[in-house]
Amino acid sequence: MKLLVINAGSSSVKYQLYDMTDESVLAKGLVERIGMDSSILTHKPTGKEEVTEVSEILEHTTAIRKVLDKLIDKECGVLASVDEIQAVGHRVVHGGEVFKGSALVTGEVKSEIRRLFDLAPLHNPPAVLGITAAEKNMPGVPQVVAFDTAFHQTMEEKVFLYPIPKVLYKKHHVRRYGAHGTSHEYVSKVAAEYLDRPLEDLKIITCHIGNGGSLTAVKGGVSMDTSMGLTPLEGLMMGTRSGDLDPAVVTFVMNKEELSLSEVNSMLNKHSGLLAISGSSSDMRDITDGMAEGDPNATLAFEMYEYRLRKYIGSYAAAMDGVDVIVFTAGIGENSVVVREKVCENLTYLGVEVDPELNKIRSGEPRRISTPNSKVEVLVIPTNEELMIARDTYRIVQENQ
Ligand SMILES: Nc1ncnc2c1ncn2[C@@H]1O[C@H](COP(=O)(O)OP(=O)(O)O)[C@@H](O)[C@H]1O
Ligand SMILES: CC(=O)OP(=O)(O)O
Ligand SMILES: [Mg+2]
Repeated sequence: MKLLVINAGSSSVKYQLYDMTDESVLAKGLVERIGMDSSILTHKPTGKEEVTEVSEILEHTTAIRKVLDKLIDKECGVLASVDEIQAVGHRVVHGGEVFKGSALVTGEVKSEIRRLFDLAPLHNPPAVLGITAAEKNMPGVPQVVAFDTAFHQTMEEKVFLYPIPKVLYKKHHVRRYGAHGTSHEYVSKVAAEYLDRPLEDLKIITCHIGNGGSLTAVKGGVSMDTSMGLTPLEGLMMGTRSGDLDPAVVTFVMNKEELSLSEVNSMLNKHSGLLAISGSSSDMRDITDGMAEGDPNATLAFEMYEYRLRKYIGSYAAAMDGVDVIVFTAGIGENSVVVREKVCENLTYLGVEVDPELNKIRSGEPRRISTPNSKVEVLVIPTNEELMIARDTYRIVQENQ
């Protein structure tokens, strides 16, 4: 079975086409800057030259149409016809308490995802655009949704409840949900395989640090606690998101600056984090470059980011009464030598010891960066949310045939 995995963002669509007979990737790519003046489509067919095309793509339906055109293109295509695609899998960030696993898309499922828009304002609306666009371009092809929140549905009540009036949970489902679950689940499984130890025996802290970032305490293979909350705003400092702060800051600033709900939401989600402190960029590459050049704002942004991340690692080691493995993954975790170095430098009380030479090695494979003496295994594991979504899609479509 050939299937397409789509991760739709507000201005981007990432895709991977799989052949599930051997889980091979036939092609992958990205459409960026949807709705802006010049959109960029980058298409990478396996074993062929990558192509980049700049054009005006105003919305997601056109973006997906262009992707399908590339997949069947005479030169850079990998399919004879779009009809070869037998299923589509989508990443959806928020599944609330309704979705404890992936699901076949129906009208009811789409309505549920829409009801959750408030809880993931940056993520759920574009996911629905992606689903609708795929339905328009590939009518009749079964579609599956995989939720970032599903893996975290194992959290206990004492972990997921906030200490606020309980009626808010009953009435509005206010609680911790977490995100990036597909990634946390994937890298914790790969970590156990890599170490050749049973997942059930391990206490793992998975650090998914990309533009958005979250940590999970994975105990015995299940999510015990995670740093994102009701929405993907809580927890770590991120590219443009504040992460944890005193909740009173919100009402205080709203009052002093006369901000509306949407203005304060936008401040915390889009104008905070690394971007706010550095005053220049939300991208860790720019921050570490700035720090190397002696820019004090970039240095402060980096130090805050690293400090907050390290505090979370400490708190999850406490939550699990120990830690066997720390995993770094996603854009920053997989690529930033200096973030890993600085975080681990200050975890000596846990017995963490990283080998600076191993830490510098660049590779797309799972790897160990800790020394043989380290009491905690420190691993870098490239995440693969798309493969997890492809596997769920394949399984669910087969079950429903
Ligand atoms: N070589 C690198 N060094 C440091 N950071 C990097 C590097 N490559 C990518 N990143 C960081 O990864 C982040 C994007 O991560 P990614 O997981 O792709 O994010 P998302 O899926 O949330 O958009 C960027 O903010 C960038 O700072
Ligand atoms: C939930 C979330 O933060 O996702 P992303 O990292 O893709 O922004
Ligand atoms: Mg991501």
